[in-house]
Amino acid sequence: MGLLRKIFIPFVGLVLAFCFYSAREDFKPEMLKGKRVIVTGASTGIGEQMAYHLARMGAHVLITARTEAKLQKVITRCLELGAASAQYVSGSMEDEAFAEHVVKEAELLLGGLDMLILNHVGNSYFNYFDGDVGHVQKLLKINFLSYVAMTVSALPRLKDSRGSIVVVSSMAGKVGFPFTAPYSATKFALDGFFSSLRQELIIQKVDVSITLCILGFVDTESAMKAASDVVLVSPAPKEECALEIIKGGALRQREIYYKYAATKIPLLIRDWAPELLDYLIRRSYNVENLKKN
Ligand SMILES: NC(=O)C1=CN([C@@H]2O[C@H](COP(=O)(O)OP(=O)(O)OC[C@H]3O[C@@H](n4cnc5c(N)ncnc54)[C@H](OP(=O)(O)O)[C@@H]3O)[C@@H](O)[C@H]2O)C=CC1
Ligand SMILES: CC(C)CCC[C@@H](C)[C@H]1CC[C@H]2[C@@H]3C(=O)C=C4C[C@@H](O)CC[C@]4(C)[C@H]3CC[C@]12C
Repeated sequence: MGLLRKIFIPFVGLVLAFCFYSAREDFKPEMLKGKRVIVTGASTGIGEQMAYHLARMGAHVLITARTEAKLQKVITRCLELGAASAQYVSGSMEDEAFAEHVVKEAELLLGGLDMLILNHVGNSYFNYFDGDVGHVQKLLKINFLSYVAMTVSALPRLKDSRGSIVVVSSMAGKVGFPFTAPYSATKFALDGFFSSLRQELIIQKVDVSITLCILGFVDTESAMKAASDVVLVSPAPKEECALEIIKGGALRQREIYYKYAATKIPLLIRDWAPELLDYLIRRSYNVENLKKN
């Protein structure tokens, strides 16, 4: 027992720490300088913050969402912050043709593409599943199928540039949380599709990275409005979250977890004691405060 505690456990710790850190290249903001990046859902929230970070790093940013007036404001700010160029395309991702159109615009306006950041999500409700199958279908179109359509259109250009695809997902795409059934379905779908595609790209020796981002609760306006009264977990800052996503993409990481411990530890529990995690999650909700319809 003494030997185990004194030698074996520290040894395993050291080996794990070495494996974890040795493979890591350091992030430098210059990595994004002059890179051509699409950010979807960038009129507000985490997407907006990603556009600002990319602008400060000197990237060419092409942003998209539905609300033109908000996109215009974000573009103005990006140019002030030092973007190499900043442009937008407005439209709804419910329409598959629009998803393809955005990629074509990137080719026309930027002459190619280095990074595709898929971040937008359609509006949903944070409450008991109401049985509306049409809503699930609509959300799958916006949150999942448009991600696939954009990837299909962008892959040839990303192969040219040995570029990256960044898929913004959620803890709700790895674990079942209450009150997010339609949303959660779309995020689980992303994991299945993009994890499978990543394997195929590796087999085919295609040098395009796929980074899946597993986010916990983040303090964007929409998330706070929907869930802050019910979820007894403090939200993380959207600015820092946006930077971690960009770092993960630039370093071509397989997955990123934000915030690290708050997402990684529950996921470790998930595989060994799923009922315990389900219970802990229910305990972190104040159901009394759920909006009554
Ligand atoms: N905030 C959080 O707590 C968490 C967020 N995430 C993930 O992070 C990402 C960003 O979230 P967050 O910043 O909070 O989201 P926001 O609600 O702040 O932003 C969503 C963006 O998507 C756009 N959008 C909405 N509907 C459509 C549509 N039909 N077509 C095209 N664009 C649309 C919105 O603009 P417009 O309305 O103008 O179209 C907006 O720019 C999402 O993928 C989300 O799932 C993951 C875990 C937690
Ligand atoms: C208990 C711990 C294991 C971790 C808790 C983290 C929980 C509370 C986090 C993880 C993922 C988060 C949801 C999310 O991904 C996105 C949205 C969309 C937004 O419009 C409304 C809020 C909502 C539903 C978030 C609500 C809070 C969730 C469930």
